[in-house]
Amino acid sequence: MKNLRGKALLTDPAHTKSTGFTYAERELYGLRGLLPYDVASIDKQIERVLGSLRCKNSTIEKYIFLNALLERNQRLFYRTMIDHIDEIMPLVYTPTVGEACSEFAHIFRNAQGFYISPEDRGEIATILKNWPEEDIRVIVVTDGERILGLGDLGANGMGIPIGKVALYVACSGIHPAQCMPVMLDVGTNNIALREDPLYLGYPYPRLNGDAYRSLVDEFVKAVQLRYPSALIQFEDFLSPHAFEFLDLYAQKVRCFNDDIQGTAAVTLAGIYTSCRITKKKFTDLNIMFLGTGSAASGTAELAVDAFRAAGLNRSQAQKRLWFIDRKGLVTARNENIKPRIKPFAHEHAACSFVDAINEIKPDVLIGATGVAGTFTEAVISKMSSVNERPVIIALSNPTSHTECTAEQAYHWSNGKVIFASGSPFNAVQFKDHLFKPAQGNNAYIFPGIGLGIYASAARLVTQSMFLAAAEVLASTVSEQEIHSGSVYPALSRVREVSHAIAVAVCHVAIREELTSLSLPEDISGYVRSLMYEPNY
Ligand SMILES: O=C([O-])CC(=O)C(=O)O
Ligand SMILES: [Mg+2]
Repeated sequence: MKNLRGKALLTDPAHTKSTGFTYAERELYGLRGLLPYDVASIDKQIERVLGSLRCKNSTIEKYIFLNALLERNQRLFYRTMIDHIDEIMPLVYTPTVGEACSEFAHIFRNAQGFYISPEDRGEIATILKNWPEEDIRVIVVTDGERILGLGDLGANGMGIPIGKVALYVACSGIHPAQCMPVMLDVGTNNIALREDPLYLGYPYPRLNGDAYRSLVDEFVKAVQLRYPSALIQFEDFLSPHAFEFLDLYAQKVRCFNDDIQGTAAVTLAGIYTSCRITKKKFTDLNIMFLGTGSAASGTAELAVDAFRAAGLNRSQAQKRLWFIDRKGLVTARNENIKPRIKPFAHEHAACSFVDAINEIKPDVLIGATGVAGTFTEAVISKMSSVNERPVIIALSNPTSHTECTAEQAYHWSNGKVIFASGSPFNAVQFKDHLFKPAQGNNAYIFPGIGLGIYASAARLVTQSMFLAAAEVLASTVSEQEIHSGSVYPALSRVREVSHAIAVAVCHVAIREELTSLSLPEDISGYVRSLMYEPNY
């Protein structure tokens, strides 16, 4: 415990137990007199935390309160989050994190995470030495250009890596000291932010072209030097950059893109589970996407792998996937089709979104537009008229940007829809059924991927790991969860899910010869032994 004593121990967030120090510890560490009489168990402290939390009457105040708790007493924060994940996750993460990012410069209290600006060029490896931890295993990095569905939030986007790190710790048990949130602050094109006198970021237009790419490259290389065991998670980059960096680095360094691959795996898992409800064969499905960004094309690409693994050839697989953009169905006749979407632009007459549903009769509709309200009543009614049980996954985040709400989906489909969404929704009563729709969030995937990479020390993160993660996630959904309208397991079981995904990732790492570790025979027990359990 770094020989901490007295006030220094009491105020050290990683080591304090606050009122939880026993009388013997108070004697030993010079804490007598510094604490009130009662020795409180962590459960009693959690009760106090929840009492204070529930008195706050806005979600942003709750976010600020929880963030302050994290800065004050790490173990208490994580124990509270793990034991009350349904209540805490939407406050620490989406949807509240969207609001927290928008307000970041105004609610800022304490610097968390690591900031890199263009003025650090040439010195990134040097300044990384300022980070106080030596054994970093997970880095979540953003440049803030596409924060959730909120667009360019510049350095305010730091809330996202901070939130994702909290999910790593809570959902898969990577130790907080081994995770690092990073903001590559290359400026912002959001003029309102630059003009905000309280804005904290680099207050210039974004770097672009070679100046931008070379800074990202310097960062990736500096990480290899300072933290050779770290996994880099790219998060909330603008879609073309997200794909570019994935193509550039995925075969060279231990990295992945969460918005492309994590979201793809969670969506695919939802599709797998939906087949247990509809009794349709996975290889018979037609899947339609609204939106052509990272989440949609990432999911289509992973679905191609999944179809191929299930026996279709590449061209048959691609023909199962259709895209809609602002102008309607994307067909082979369109001009300026994005390269990633080209394989899914099939021969077909031009038609509107609703007409395309009528003609193609997709079994599954996935929204990843970042635009609220794009799943209209006409869209959902049409999906319901061409399907006994339409599967609709509205990924856009935060809640203010969702394609449709859960309530709309159940009402407009007359209770027929199998629904999931990127943001959490409350249960919906429709006629005599209480539907508990699932949150299709990549929080079910990336923590387990990260834990599996940590456990296996795999050199690279591969697409087969995401395919395996999707299969594992789908396999964990219980019949009871399905009955209540959910295609994902209860969030309260997320640590169990992450553990199972991590074990699967280890097996892929061995199969694909990506690890030089000789993993113990009992991989499951080994992975569990690595999971941080916050307790006193
Ligand atoms: O953060 C989330 O909840 C999902 C995600 O990665 C995004 O929307 O960018
Ligand atoms: Mg994201």
